[in-house]
Amino acid sequence: MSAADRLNQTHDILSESVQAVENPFKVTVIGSGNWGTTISKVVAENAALRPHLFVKRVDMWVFEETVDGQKLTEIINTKHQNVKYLPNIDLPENLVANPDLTDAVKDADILVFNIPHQFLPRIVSQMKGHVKKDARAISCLKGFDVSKDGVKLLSTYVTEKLGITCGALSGANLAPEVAKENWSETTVAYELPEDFKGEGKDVDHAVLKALFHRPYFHVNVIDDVAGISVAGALKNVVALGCGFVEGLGWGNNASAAIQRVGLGEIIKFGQMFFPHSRVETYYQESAGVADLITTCSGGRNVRVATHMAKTGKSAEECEKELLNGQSAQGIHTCKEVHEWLVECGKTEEFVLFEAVYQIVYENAPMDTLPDMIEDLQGVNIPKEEGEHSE
Ligand SMILES: NC(=O)c1ccc[n+]([C@@H]2O[C@H](COP(=O)([O-])OP(=O)(O)OC[C@H]3O[C@@H](n4cnc5c(N)ncnc54)[C@H](O)[C@@H]3O)[C@@H](O)[C@H]2O)c1
Ligand SMILES: O=P(O)(O)OC[C@H](O)CO
Repeated sequence: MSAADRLNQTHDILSESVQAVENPFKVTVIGSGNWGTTISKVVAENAALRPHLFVKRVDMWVFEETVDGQKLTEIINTKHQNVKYLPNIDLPENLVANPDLTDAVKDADILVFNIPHQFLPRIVSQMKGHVKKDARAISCLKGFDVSKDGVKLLSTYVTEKLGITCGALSGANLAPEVAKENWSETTVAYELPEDFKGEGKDVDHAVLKALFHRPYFHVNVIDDVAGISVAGALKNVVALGCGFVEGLGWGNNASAAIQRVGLGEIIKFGQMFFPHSRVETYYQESAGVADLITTCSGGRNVRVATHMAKTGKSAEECEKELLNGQSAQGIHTCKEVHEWLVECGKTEEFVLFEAVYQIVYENAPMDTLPDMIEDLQGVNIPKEEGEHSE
């Protein structure tokens, strides 16, 4: 049996094994960027394949803009390609681009969040009062909500603002590869809510697997929402560090060193601030170390940071020059993490996160990164008067 046949067989078994639900779920994806469009393609393919579980039409809310004189939603709905954020990838015809946020979400049973996370507060406030009370959500966003109340997962933010249960999806998933249907894995995390209506009536792990699993996109469903969210947010900060050393031309050893320190800090951050997250998630799940590796090899954050090192330009300038409207989320996340660590007096325990923040926001020289990590760790070789760090 060929590899393709084996993949299709797995797919068919999954299709048959999830029993029909009383009322098929209507799905809406909120966001249409590089990943938003990719995951919309995945979801719409499954909605078309599984009418016993999902309404065929999937709405994708699009932050409307004009591309070459035409509305992006019109282009998507006629050409069935998102020419700006995911060019040259055909999208299923049952995926409908919708510029009206309240219209897109009002009938949805499952909301999949996919916007750059800096826009979440505004989008959620626009959605308030327009979503079904028993809707369920999955957040693909990477980042945190930091306020004087503490550091929060974005799924928690959605739950608190909209009153709906929210899980997360995160994994080693560079959008262009998934969109081309190159095989990858992901992790979905979801905890059944207290008002769970029962199998066949509500969203559960089997339904979520049926929604996201494709022959080219293998899904493991767990319940550690905090673990996958912490790993997904923080690997973008580590990727900035990798980009700096790559841009300086220091090679693979330096990148591996950054990833080693980064993985340790990701796990420590999770254990310290989200103690219910599980350590195994960070190294066993796609959302953990695998996402760290792929993001640090070829993600947008590493590319932006490499460009910063090569040109001396700011993070914002590099993001604008390289990404054509897409977002490198690590730029926002390293600030959120810094603000939180200052608030709780823990900056010295997260030397890499702090060094990345200082390079991005305080013009700390990148080539002092090894010293910053060493110095912030606080274990230094005693120096003679006038001697500098090596
Ligand atoms: N791209 C990936 O490989 C990938 C993979 C997994 C998860 N994610 C995460 O998914 C989230 C969304 O990423 P993405 O790649 O879909 O987006 P993106 O980085 O491609 O950003 C572009 C999107 O932002 C929208 N936008 C621009 N200005 C806006 C505004 N003022 N209000 C609302 N929307 C606005 C644009 O319309 C477009 O849809 C991020 O948190 C990201 O980390 C990305
Ligand atoms: O391209 P990045 O750096 O935003 O990373 C994308 C995804 O999060 C990788 O899984």
